Amino acid sequence: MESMKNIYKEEIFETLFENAFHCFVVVDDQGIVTCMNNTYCDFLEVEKSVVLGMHVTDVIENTRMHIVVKTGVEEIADLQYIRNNHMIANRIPVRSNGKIVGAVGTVLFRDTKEWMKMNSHIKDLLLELEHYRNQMKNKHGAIYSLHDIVGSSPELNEIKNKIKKISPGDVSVLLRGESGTGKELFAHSIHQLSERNMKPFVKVNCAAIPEHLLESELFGYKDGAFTGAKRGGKLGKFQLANGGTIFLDEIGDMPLSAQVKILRVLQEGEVEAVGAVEPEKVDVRIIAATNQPLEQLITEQQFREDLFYRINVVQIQIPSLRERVEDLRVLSKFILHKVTKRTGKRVINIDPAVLDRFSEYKWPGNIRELENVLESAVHLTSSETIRLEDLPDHIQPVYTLKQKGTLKEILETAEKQTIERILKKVDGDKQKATKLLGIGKSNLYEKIRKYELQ
Ligand SMILES: Nc1ncnc2c1ncn2[C@@H]1O[C@H](COP(=O)(O)OP(=O)(O)OP(=O)(O)O)[C@@H](O)[C@H]1O
Repeated sequence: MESMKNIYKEEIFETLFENAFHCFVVVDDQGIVTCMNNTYCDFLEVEKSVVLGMHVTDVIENTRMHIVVKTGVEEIADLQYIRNNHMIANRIPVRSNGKIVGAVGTVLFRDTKEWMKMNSHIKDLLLELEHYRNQMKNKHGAIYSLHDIVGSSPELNEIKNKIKKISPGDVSVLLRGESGTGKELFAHSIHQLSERNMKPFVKVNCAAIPEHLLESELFGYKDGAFTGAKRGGKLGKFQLANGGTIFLDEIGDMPLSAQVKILRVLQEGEVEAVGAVEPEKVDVRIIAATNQPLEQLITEQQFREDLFYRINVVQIQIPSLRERVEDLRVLSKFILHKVTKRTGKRVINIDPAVLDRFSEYKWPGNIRELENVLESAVHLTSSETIRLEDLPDHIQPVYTLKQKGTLKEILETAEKQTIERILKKVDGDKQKATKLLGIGKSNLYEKIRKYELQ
């Protein structure tokens, strides 16, 4: 009777499991797949006979089933990125006599086509949201404040304090620093902390506007000012920023002709639109930014000295990323969180070796480069942790000769570290390692023995 009951249970289980619209997977206490229904196999495009017995991490992207059997904590309605789709996953530990014996996972969707439709709907909604966010940004201009500037190095704190002091006044500010150091973020913050924060913040990228359009872009034009001019004329950036702040980014790239006009705005508080009969009053605060050596441009007569003194009332030098290595860790975590939130891919850790490498690297593109490196690593990694091998080639560690010793010793260290890194990259697969290292199998085994690598 007892065995009949069990068969009956099994059949119910089998029928439910195989006929469900949802994806089901069961793992044992080691994270080994013991059951996977056809719906899930079809979705993953895998053969059931192949996946049974494999570790779940080798079968399902971004899975956490193996973690749930360790922690014993169920995870409900977690967003999981699988095969280019955002899926909703539930992971529930299974207990027997108080001991965790495995876990059951479900992934919510009915059929691939239906889910694809829903997924594309979500993507459309996200795009729409992005569009409205951008519209809001254009309306109010400044979206960042000091609060958004991540980092707590003494260098950064000093700048934040300076910004708090100078923001309330109307003084012109010149932000200097390499590309990607966050000058725009600081410009936003100055505006937010000023009394003009309810008025527009208008950004002008002086390097991006062609010289012949710069004047009409900055100061606008009147109706019929030139052939092809828009009927009714057009307001310039200065008029748009009236009462607020204008941020002249890359001011070192501004042509001399436009520099003269800007000087006039600063000296007289008025702008003259192209084709206008008389100038009009504007009240704007100027924040300028550059990564150019303005003093040198002055000696080369590429930048007006009088304009330099006008914009350079308060100067703030933003340090490069390599000058504030202490901020690297917190910045990396912050950026990782931002990227994973946007992409939906679950990557939660950064290997300490990666952070060590980051602190050695020079970061010529500063925080913008750090953002790009982490974004690419998030896409490339197949685990929840970003490891050295997920980094682009140019960031991979290079073995410098900082180390003391004879040439033989230095070469041996480099050889050992390279083999170690490659073995880690291929998860110990010697066949693959020999290919990547360009050496024979017996040579590899000999070196593994020599350096006691396994
Ligand atoms: N301290 C910071 N905390 C968080 N994000 C930052 C920080 N500094 C810079 N960023 C990010 O780095 C990227 C580059 O910043 P930003 O555009 O402000 O640099 P920039 O110095 O103005 O560069 P460029 O001179 O090329 O215009 C942006 O995506 C910005 O959000």
